[in-house]
Amino acid sequence: MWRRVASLSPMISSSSPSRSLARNQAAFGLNIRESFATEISKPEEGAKSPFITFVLGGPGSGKGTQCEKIVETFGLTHLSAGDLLRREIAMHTKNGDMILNLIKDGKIVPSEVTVKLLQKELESSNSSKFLIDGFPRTEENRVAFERIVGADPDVVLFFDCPEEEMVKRVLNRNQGRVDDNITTMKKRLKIFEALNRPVIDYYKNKGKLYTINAVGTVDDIFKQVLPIFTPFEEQLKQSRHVNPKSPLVENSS
Ligand SMILES: Nc1ncnc2c1ncn2[C@@H]1O[C@H](COP(=O)(O)OP(=O)(O)O)[C@@H](O)[C@H]1O
Ligand SMILES: O=c1ccn([C@@H]2O[C@H](COP(=O)(O)OP(=O)(O)O)[C@@H](O)[C@H]2O)c(=O)[nH]1
Ligand SMILES: [Mg+2]
Repeated sequence: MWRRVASLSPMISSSSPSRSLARNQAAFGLNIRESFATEISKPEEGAKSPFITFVLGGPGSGKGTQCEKIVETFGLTHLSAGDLLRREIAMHTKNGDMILNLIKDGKIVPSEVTVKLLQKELESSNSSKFLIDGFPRTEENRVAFERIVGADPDVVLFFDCPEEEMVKRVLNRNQGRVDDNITTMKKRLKIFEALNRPVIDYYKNKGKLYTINAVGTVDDIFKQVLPIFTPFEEQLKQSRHVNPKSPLVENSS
């Protein structure tokens, strides 16, 4: 289980960059353990940094659809930020009504709410490789994740799709979503351009962005996704939760 052990230590709860690094190291069982040995519970033997992929793209660009294929092939654990938020609505949690109103209006839920939901999933999962779908949606989201979770993505996928195509797909999605209507969709596209583009640019500048042409059949698009994970083959193989059908699993014969 990957856990942010540093959350147990009040001494390293500040958000300053050096402490954030300390927290990050602690989360992955690195050398900070020695200095704070009394505050931090012993991390699991061999705890390592999780492999994180952020999946970006406008509404209807095919993020969720491609995530399903990535999960099937590489066994990553899929965390859809939108699904986690919709679960809050369905469960009538204290933030449920607020989230519903924001989603209906195509707006972005406060970072703290989304990041905490993601953090809970990451910390309680037995997996060590994750696909975080539809997040971060804003620079503020990105910074909050770094600060609260203390981890960086290894890969950032961007499904690049023309607006016309996204509108067509969303209006045909047929999943009964409150935001799949033309009025909300227009707002979402504006918000995507204004707030998500800077995140895409940030990862482009960091050399972590992989842009995929999201027009074509689902399989054609996935053909572009496959080779992106090849350089990470070793890391992905080592995970305990690789799908047995994955081409990355070593043949035991
Ligand atoms: N390559 C594609 N061509 C046509 N329709 C697609 C394609 N990929 C996904 N879809 C459909 O478009 C809609 C939006 O896809 P989805 O994966 O939910 O996108 P996102 O998660 O980015 O909003 C869904 O109804 C899905 O079945
Ligand atoms: O990190 C996130 C992810 C989603 N949302 C909200 O949830 C909606 C639906 O997101 P989802 O990723 O499910 O939509 P998709 O892009 O897949 O259509 C968004 O428009 C936002 O209102 C959000 O506020 N923060
Ligand atoms: Mg989606």
